[in-house]
Amino acid sequence: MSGEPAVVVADLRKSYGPVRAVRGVGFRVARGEIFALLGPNGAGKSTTLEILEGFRARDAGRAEVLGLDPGDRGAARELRERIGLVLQDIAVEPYLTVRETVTRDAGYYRAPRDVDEVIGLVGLTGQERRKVRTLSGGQKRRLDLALGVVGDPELLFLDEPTTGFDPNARRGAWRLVRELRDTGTTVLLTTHSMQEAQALADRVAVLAGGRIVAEGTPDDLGGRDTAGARIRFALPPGCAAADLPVAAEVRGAQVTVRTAEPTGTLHRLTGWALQRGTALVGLTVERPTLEDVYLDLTGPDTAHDTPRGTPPDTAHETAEGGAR
Ligand SMILES: Nc1ncnc2c1ncn2[C@@H]1O[C@H](COP(=O)(O)OP(=O)(O)OP(=O)(O)O)[C@@H](O)[C@H]1O
Repeated sequence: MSGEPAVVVADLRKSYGPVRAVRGVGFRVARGEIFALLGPNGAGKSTTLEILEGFRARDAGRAEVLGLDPGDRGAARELRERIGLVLQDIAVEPYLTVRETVTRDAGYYRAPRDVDEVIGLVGLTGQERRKVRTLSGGQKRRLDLALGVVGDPELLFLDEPTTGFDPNARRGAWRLVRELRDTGTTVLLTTHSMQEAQALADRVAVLAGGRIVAEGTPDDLGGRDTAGARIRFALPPGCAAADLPVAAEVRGAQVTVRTAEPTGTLHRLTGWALQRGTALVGLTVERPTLEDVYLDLTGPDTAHDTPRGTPPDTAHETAEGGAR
């Protein structure tokens, strides 16, 4: 059982009338893995998640969750029992207290976690008697997280789980998600926070325009691990761009040098500066961040017609398009 992926998606397609929201998406999530779906607004993340959660019918393609087809009504009950959900909009009863809300949801499961333990896990200890309507946005989101984990799920879907969290609460939520992963829970999440993806995800896939445009670990996505470095410093006083010993982009007094060989390039730059008796003020050397790679993959100038780093069987689109 442990060798089976928790989620299998292949050539998944879904249109809303003329809007082709998901256009042949494919990925696998291994058991015990944290997998993040990234992508701009309208990329198709929620649609994909909703299909996997059994809330939305697909037009075509394969979807398997814990070995079950989420589109099969007969599987719905078993799936409900085995998955946890933290959606973007969860309807909770405003006049119930925190404890009443968690207790009520615990009652939906055969083997729920201990209610107080769950309240503690999400950092709501001390708030048990407060009515839901009096919670702040971030506290309410923590309650959502509590409801997602109270059933002790094998697989947890988190749709932008930490939106509205303050930095401490966000770290706390990340710790909780990691702990869940370490005890065997599989997590499939969407996020707009590259920091969150970097901190949490074992693997990420980037969706844009209904297709996967890249997949990898946060460290190697889009060739990030082998990508060139960016060297930055302030143009020394009295120097012009043409005086620099390497090709550079100069904006105002800020110099940016992109290089595949940072060691040699730095040597030339620092040698040049020392020879002139000047300093490279504010010198930094950076590899592209996950956000840089993400923006490059999904930015306004990027055409999404040629998926990158995606296996051909998951990237291609047939002539007849997404809708059946
Ligand atoms: N119920 C719906 N009816 C019609 N169009 C929809 C519906 N839900 C989503 N769409 C459209 O499908 C596309 C994909 O939307 P989806 O919500 O899956 O994207 P997303 O990646 O989750 O975006 P966000 O980051 O904003 O949550 C968008 O163009 C959206 O407008």
